Amino acid sequence: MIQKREAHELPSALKQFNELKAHFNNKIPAVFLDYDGCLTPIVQRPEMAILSDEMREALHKLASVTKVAVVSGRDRQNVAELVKLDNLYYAGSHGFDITGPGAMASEPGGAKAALPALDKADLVLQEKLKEIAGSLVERKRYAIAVHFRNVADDQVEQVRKVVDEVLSSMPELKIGHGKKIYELKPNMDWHKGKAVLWLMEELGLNNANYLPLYIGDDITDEDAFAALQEQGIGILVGEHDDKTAATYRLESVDDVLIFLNSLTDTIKAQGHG
Ligand SMILES: O=P(O)(O)OC[C@H]1O[C@H](O[C@H]2O[C@H](CO)[C@@H](O)[C@H](O)[C@H]2O)[C@H](O)[C@@H](O)[C@@H]1O
Repeated sequence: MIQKREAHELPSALKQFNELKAHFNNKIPAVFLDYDGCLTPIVQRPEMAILSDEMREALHKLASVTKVAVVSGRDRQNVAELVKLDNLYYAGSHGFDITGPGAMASEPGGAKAALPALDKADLVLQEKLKEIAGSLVERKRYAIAVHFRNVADDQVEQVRKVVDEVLSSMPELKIGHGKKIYELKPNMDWHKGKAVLWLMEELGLNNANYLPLYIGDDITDEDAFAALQEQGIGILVGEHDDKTAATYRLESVDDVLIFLNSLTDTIKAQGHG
């Protein structure tokens, strides 16, 4: 049974770093990270979320000592272009679209069947939402984010109504939630948690040598925290509107940077890398 707690009840992954490290037990942590709100702060528009040079450097160093994957709700190509590192794995569209070093490319959730519905929904949403100031329709290969961060409070309900209308005629799609977005996703039993487990298997990490560690800030990261609760470590960055299945907490993107650098040093000190 998955244990959930309030974010503020979680121990700090920085202050309790020694305790967290004790879970490694000589295993190498394999690191899975969300992008928005974890590697970059949440900003007004998706294209403004630029990775800092310091964070890129930290990811690059970490990926030289262990496996590192970015598991994002963003389009896979978009997030790979933002991170700009070729020694990482990238899972985009909430894990439906995965690539990595050595020409690894896979779409394990079977979302291709939902492409016609996503294409149609994209057109309808663009048309119906163009009158609502501040709304933004972001098409990813296997998801559509409808952003309302910049929509007036009294218009947000109208955005939701349009999303619900579109979904009501498209059983191939379902709704997802995030920070000031509604998402339309393939109506399939696949999510970030399943993508992480798939990557573990595919990369040969499902053994006594590795410990999965997942860091994320959003409600969609809860599937990954839940999937790893028995066998790994989940770290929530900041908080979201719900309880969490993570086991540790980091306050901010700045803390994620400090944590990743400490992790690299720890893995090196373990004699790996
Ligand atoms: O799984 P993630 O990598 O965290 O992606 C989740 C969504 O992130 C982006 O939207 C969020 O960040 C934007 C920039 O900070 C912000 O403006 C927006 O309000 C947030 O919801 C991205 O645009 C979405 O496609 C992702 O699904």
